[in-house]
Amino acid sequence: MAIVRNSSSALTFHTLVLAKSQSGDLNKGVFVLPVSGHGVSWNVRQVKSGAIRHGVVRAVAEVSTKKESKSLDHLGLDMVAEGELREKGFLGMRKTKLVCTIGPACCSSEELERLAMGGMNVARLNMCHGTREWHRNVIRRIKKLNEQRRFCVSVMIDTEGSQIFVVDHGAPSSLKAEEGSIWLFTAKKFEGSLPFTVQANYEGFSEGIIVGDELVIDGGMASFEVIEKIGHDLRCKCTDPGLLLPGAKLSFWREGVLVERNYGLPTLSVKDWADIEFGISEGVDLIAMSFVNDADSVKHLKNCLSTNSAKSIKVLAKIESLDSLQKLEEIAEASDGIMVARGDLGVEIPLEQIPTVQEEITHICRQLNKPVIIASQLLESMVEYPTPTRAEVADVSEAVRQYADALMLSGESAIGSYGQKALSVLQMVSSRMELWSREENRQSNLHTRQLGELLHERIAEETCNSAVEMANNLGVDAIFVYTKHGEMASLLSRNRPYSPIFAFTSDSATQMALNLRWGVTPLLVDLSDDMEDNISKTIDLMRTKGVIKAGDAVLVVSDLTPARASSTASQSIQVKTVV
Ligand SMILES: Nc1ncnc2c1ncn2[C@@H]1O[C@H](COP(=O)(O)OP(=O)(O)OP(=O)(O)O)[C@@H](O)[C@H]1O
Ligand SMILES: CC(=O)C(=O)O
Ligand SMILES: [K+]
Ligand SMILES: [Mg+2]
Repeated sequence: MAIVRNSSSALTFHTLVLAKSQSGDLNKGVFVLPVSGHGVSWNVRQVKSGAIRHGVVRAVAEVSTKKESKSLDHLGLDMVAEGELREKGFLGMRKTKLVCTIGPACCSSEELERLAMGGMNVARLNMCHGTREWHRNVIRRIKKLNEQRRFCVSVMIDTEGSQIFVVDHGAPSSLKAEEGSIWLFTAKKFEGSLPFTVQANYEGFSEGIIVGDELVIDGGMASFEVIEKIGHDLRCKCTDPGLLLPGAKLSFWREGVLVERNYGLPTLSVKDWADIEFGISEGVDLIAMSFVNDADSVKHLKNCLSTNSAKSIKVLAKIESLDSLQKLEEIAEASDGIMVARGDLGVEIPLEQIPTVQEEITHICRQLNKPVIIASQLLESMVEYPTPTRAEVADVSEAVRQYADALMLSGESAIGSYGQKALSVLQMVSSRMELWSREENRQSNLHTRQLGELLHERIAEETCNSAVEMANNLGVDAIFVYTKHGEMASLLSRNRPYSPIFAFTSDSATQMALNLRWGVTPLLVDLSDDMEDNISKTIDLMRTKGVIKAGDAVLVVSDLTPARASSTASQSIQVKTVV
């Protein structure tokens, strides 16, 4: 019985897989089958029906349901990954993904192309700014570049959300508040600008606030003491001088603790829903949800997306409030990924807590197998200057050392004069830290939490954990995975292997979502039902195109979902050496 069908002429099956530790009750539905081909391969087979006695290996007869595979002549590898691979080799491929916020400084086709060439994996559009027309043009430009220039840049919209900020502070740009100066904070609309008067965007902004509370601007830019409450208005004295910027965020503190208030504002406003509808119609890949406070709002959006046939759009929850921190796990579980939105988070928690909170969120996301983006002020000084500060480089390195999936540029790319340079700094710093982590053997084996509940989920998880351990021990050049929804690819990525992961999928939404996953290069290919055929054809194609060459060792993980209910599900690990 040949479970592993004949190898491609270009390949020999080379090494064996130690089908590891399927211990305890897992054995009940699984057995490990050594199969000889041109070498040895092991298949982990789960038998869906029929009792298998513990420890008894029984052959599974494979009824040939082989369909003619579609032509697999298109490699589906984006030109940036291909260029990087040719230039730097497998181990030189960057693992940490890069997100750029698109704004007026980088929105032309030429500028977007330069960012794509510079390694942008995801373009973020902040719906707080710009018109819908402007966003539409940017999205279409990116999609056109993807199509015509063989880029693979995913599009993410970021909702405005409900937050309290300054609409008018009496100056077109920044304004200094001097110590001891007296200001009126009001929600009343007024024409023009009044001296020492700050207009907030929401009339309930002063609810629950009492005389003596501290009003903090933008997480510490300037501070005031509330000295009088007149109706809904607040008269405040500046206690810590500093700058008031347009759109500055307001927070209130009492005896060093944030005054938490429930304004009753929905996580998604009417405008946000309209923006989401716009995003669906423009075919965006990801939605980042601002000011998420609980898991229910994430579930609600995901439900709405599936009833609007937009199920493939992934929802990322932004952690930028105290509430969201307190409910981190349930929010992460409900969402398809997390953004550590350090800008607004720093308004709600003391700044010195940001580093530990970031590490904690990153750790939890990896435990739960959700991608995590570290955002805001990574290279803030580069909005104005062509070199980063040493402290910024250290901050970026730390996020990479923590194995965050992605790093994000905000103003640096959106409005800065050195956006491309900032992107290249992220690129260089992450490559350097990844190399160091590898050399120092820091690819720490995460003490992984078992996620799957159903047997087939646990098998997938164990297979991926073992596959990465094996890939690292063998020092293979690359890991190939064949995946429909990206689950196997993400489980491999979660283990942060030394070698890059090439994820072959026939689902373009899966490809665009995998763009955010650490170390994964997603490839869009036509896959047939015959997994062995897919494997040999893709490897053959990669070899023909010169992407892999004789002597390269590839660890192949596949997840063969049965076409028929009576068939068997099977995950396999094989190591192939290109000849
Ligand atoms: N589409 C745009 N048009 C004009 N300016 C933009 C645009 N996108 C971003 N900017 C500018 O870049 C700066 C940083 O961008 P970003 O969107 O990251 O802001 P942010 O305040 O960190 O995000 P958020 O509002 O989600 O908290 C903004 O303050 C804004 O001035
Ligand atoms: C990115 C974002 O929303 C923030 O840092 O607040
Ligand atoms: K936003
Ligand atoms: Mg924010």
